[in-house]
Amino acid sequence: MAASIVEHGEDAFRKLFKFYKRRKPPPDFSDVIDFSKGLRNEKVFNTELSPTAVSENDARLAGLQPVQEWKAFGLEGYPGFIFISNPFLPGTQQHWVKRCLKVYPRKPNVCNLDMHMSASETERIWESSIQLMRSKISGKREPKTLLEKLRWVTLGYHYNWDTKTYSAEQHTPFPADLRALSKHVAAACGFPAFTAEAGILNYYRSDSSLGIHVDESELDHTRPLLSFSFGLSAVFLLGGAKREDPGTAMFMHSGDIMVMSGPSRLLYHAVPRIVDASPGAPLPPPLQRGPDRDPPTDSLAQRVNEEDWAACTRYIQASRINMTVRQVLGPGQAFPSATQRRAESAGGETYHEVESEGDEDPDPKKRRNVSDSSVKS
Ligand SMILES: O=C(O)CCC(=O)C(=O)O
Ligand SMILES: [Fe+2]
Repeated sequence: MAASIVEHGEDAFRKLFKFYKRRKPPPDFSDVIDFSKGLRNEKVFNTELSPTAVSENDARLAGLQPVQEWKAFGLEGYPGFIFISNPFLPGTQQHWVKRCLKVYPRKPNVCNLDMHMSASETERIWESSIQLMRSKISGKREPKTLLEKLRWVTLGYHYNWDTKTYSAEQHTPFPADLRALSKHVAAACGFPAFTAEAGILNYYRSDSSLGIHVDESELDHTRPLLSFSFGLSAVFLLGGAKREDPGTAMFMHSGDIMVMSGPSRLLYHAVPRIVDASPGAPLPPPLQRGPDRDPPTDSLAQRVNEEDWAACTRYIQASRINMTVRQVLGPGQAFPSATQRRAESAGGETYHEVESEGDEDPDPKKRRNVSDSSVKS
């Protein structure tokens, strides 16, 4: 890569973002760290986890390999950053993909489509999309399915995109399976007291990107931020504490988990690019295999039936789903009152939504207000 892209200076991170976002000509990916190749990059080192923090049985029930088998890495210059290269058991990623497509977008969770649709329509995102997919004639331009228009879903404390805050009023139960998965991952990384309280699920098509931002709306930054990726690979950029600090590019493949903790918790980051699969390419290998045998009946990650998986496959072949899980409040902490909130400015650069080139309404001023639509529903 050209030296100018990695130089220190005002625009280093933005330059990196633009470099990897560019379509024509496509960028050279040879400097992107690939953790699935192990220690090939000199900045990558092995990280010790806490194998005894999660029992083998608990890991298995959550669809994870025993912690001692996980390949976890750190990155020189980023203390507190942990990258776990696909620790899922064969076949279990399918469960999470299905949950993100069929279940989590439903009420009481909140999604970008709520702004344009009634609650009864958003109840049927999955069903109506399957119906449309079935009737699609290959090669013909057809209207997009609702799943193709889905950009984000929020869980637990629902993030308010306008005020950039969470609040006690905008809260619904956090999904138990994702809470358990997150608890185990956090415990293995040295955070046994982590509680999943808020989730932002991002849905990327192959032309989507996520702008440069830092996740600082949570009130307790001593708790880590967990990130789980499924489907197409992405280039993820990790920057510094200041927006203009230089950054490091890395691939996130299906099943990879990232933990931003300690000094890395509040670093700038972005997703400039989804790495498009060539047309007709097979699914990433970890998504192809069904479980070798049926999981135990009490397993969180149940086998996905063939019909559902056929629909998930059509979606995930051309998409990436990322789930970020956050703890919002520290022990004994409470949200500021409405008066306190009004007094504080909502300024700052906290979060950008996933943007796709074909989106109808990318104007940030018109972003949905979580509280408005929840009232409506
Ligand atoms: O999609 C990703 O890998 C990053 C998502 C992210 O940064 C976020 O949701 O805050
Ligand atoms: Fe983020």
